[in-house]
Amino acid sequence: MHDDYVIETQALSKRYGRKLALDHLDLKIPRGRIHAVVGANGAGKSTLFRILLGFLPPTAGSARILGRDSQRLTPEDRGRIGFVNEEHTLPTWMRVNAVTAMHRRQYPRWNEDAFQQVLGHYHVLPEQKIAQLSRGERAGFNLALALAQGPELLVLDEPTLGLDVVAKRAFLESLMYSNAADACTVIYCSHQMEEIERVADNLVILERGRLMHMSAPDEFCARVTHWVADIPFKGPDPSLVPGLLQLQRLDGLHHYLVLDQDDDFAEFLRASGARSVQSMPVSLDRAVNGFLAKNHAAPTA
Ligand SMILES: Nc1ncnc2c1ncn2[C@@H]1O[C@H](COP(=O)(O)OP(=O)(O)OP(=O)(O)O)[C@@H](O)[C@H]1O
Repeated sequence: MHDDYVIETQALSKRYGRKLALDHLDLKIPRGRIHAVVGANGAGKSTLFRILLGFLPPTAGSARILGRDSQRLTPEDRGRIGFVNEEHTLPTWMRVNAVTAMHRRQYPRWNEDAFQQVLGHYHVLPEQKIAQLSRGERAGFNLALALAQGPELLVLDEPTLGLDVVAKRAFLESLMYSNAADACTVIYCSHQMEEIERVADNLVILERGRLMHMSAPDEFCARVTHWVADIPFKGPDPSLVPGLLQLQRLDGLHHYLVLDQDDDFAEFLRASGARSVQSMPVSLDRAVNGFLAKNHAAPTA
């Protein structure tokens, strides 16, 4: 049944002129929990969201959101989806209380408690104009509005961009509160791995418009290992190192960040002349960034 997935794309492609932003993307995101979508700049994350929310048509393939064709969403369907993006687009000339009243009228499932709970993290006064709010306050107000709408699905595109540490923490706490309290699925796009580590149950990695990985963040971390080897001289030719993501030489030691290698990798290093070999786990930040950096565009020499 389509409804088991809040998002389901099939061979979804989006082309902008010569650029293929989404490339036959097959993505299925199950209902419930917090899902983080990560990818390098230009991986196609915002394009995916724009298509899913019906702001942009696909070039080919299909995209369903809450079981509906994303290109045929009714106002009622839209009421089931909350969206917060980095720009926190709200009518800047209006006052906080007027915007709130508008949303209260617009959404039949309006939840005043959720609204007050989230807004309570920020020092926002009802008489303030949106234009007068700080970036963090605008983000918090936007999230409070989106959550109070009682959405089944909340889509957040870089919602904490430019926020300070305290505002970020308040934002994430509100997010976790919403997720724990209701049956609200959260899809969250961010470059901030420490945030993802804290809140995400599922990690989706996109690269050049394609799905590269999807699992719990811990499972992805377990795919990446950091090996330190004491190898006299140059060490093996990097092109021969299995699963190599990154190589660094620090204090005479070789540091290898590798993907999908088990203890056989230690054997490989020893056979390459290593006198000692040690493996260590890596943080999510290191794992994801090493993975993305491998295929990141680089200037041609
Ligand atoms: N309106 C457009 N016209 C032409 N190319 C576009 C347009 N919008 C996006 N692109 C291109 O499509 C690709 C995907 O862009 P998108 O904004 O979806 O990436 P992203 O993963 O959200 O990136 P970022 O992390 O930098 O926000 C990029 O290479 C971008 O240059």
